[in-house]
Amino acid sequence: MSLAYATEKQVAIAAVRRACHLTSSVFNNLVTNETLTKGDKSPVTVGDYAAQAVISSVLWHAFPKDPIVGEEDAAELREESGSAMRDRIVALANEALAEEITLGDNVDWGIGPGQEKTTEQLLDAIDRGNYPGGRTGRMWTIDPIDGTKGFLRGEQYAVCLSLIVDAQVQLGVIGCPNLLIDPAEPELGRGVIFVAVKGHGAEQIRLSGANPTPLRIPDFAQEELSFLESVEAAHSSHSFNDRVSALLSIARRPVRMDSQAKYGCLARGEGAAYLRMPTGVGYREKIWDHAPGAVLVEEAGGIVTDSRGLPLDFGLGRTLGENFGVIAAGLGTHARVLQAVQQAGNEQENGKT
Ligand SMILES: Nc1ncnc2c1ncn2[C@@H]1O[C@H](COP(=O)(O)O)[C@@H](O)[C@H]1OP(=O)(O)O
Ligand SMILES: [Mg+2]
Ligand SMILES: [Mg+2]
Ligand SMILES: [Mg+2]
Repeated sequence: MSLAYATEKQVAIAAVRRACHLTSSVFNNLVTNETLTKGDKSPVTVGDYAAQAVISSVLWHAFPKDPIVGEEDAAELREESGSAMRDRIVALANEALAEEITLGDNVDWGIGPGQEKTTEQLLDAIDRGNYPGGRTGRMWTIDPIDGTKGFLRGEQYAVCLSLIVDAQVQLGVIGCPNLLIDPAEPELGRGVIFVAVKGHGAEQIRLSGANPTPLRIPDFAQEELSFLESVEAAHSSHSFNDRVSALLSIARRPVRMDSQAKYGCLARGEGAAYLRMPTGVGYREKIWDHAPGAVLVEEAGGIVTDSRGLPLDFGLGRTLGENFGVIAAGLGTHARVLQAVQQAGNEQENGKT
């Protein structure tokens, strides 16, 4: 049986796996001058840049015409002051690109021994992520390290890649190097990749590529309900979630976790809903922060909407537009959570909270 987007899936997994090895090795060797603070005050490390360079290079070899919406750009690295970081990024990216070929890899994707690139080629690869997005055509999204703050704390982060065609997410790949393979069997260790192809289901594989396991969101009894939410209070409103939780008489404490690992955990049943409501500072959510997670949850049998109950619109450009928050949950939970979110929203507007 021929699977839709079979080559894209293999390419995406190969690129994300190499980027995950890279980011793990960066964490193990992180030194303090390897992090910059961007204009929006968020951190960016050599790992973010090098991982975007690797994924973008692989995509360019496999699908040279496809545009990319990537989080990072190389402007600061091209300046003289960026040279030490630049050298380290080039070394890291080349190490990842030149790793041995493993199952599912193909040398035509610019990977394997001897496939190193020049500094200029790698900076250009990072900058190929500058596509503005839009309603029509094929485009990839890259978030090379999603949850950089979690990455710096040694907690959860994710390497995220998606393929969007005519504003519909067709493929999502989320690599989570620090996530337990199976929370019920911690001795199996950490490192998973979540993969979903629209219309063809969601699965988890190990970072090694082994043990594909289909994912299906379970039904939750009332007493089992819990929310997944950000660690960082600045990224989504904890207090709003507390109110929604109270309205639903949820007894369990929320599970706090950085990055799109939350979508992965929702897809495998570790939490009944992922709630990300705006903090009111006018932040616009980026398409690379939700496209892979949205297709993953939908293919695991769930629903992803904003607080109006509308699907996320990936055709508006690099962002999701005005921020109405995100509610992701299984089929049996979503409507209840949406209703409680709307009630909490009304209370807030009427000044009752
Ligand atoms: N002010 C903000 N509000 C919401 N999200 C933010 C904000 N600043 C950065 N982010 C992004 O939120 C996502 C992580 O949020 P969380 O881990 O809380 O779910 C990341 O994509 C992070 O970017 P980045 O990819 O640079 O880490
Ligand atoms: Mg960032
Ligand atoms: Mg992100
Ligand atoms: Mg990021």
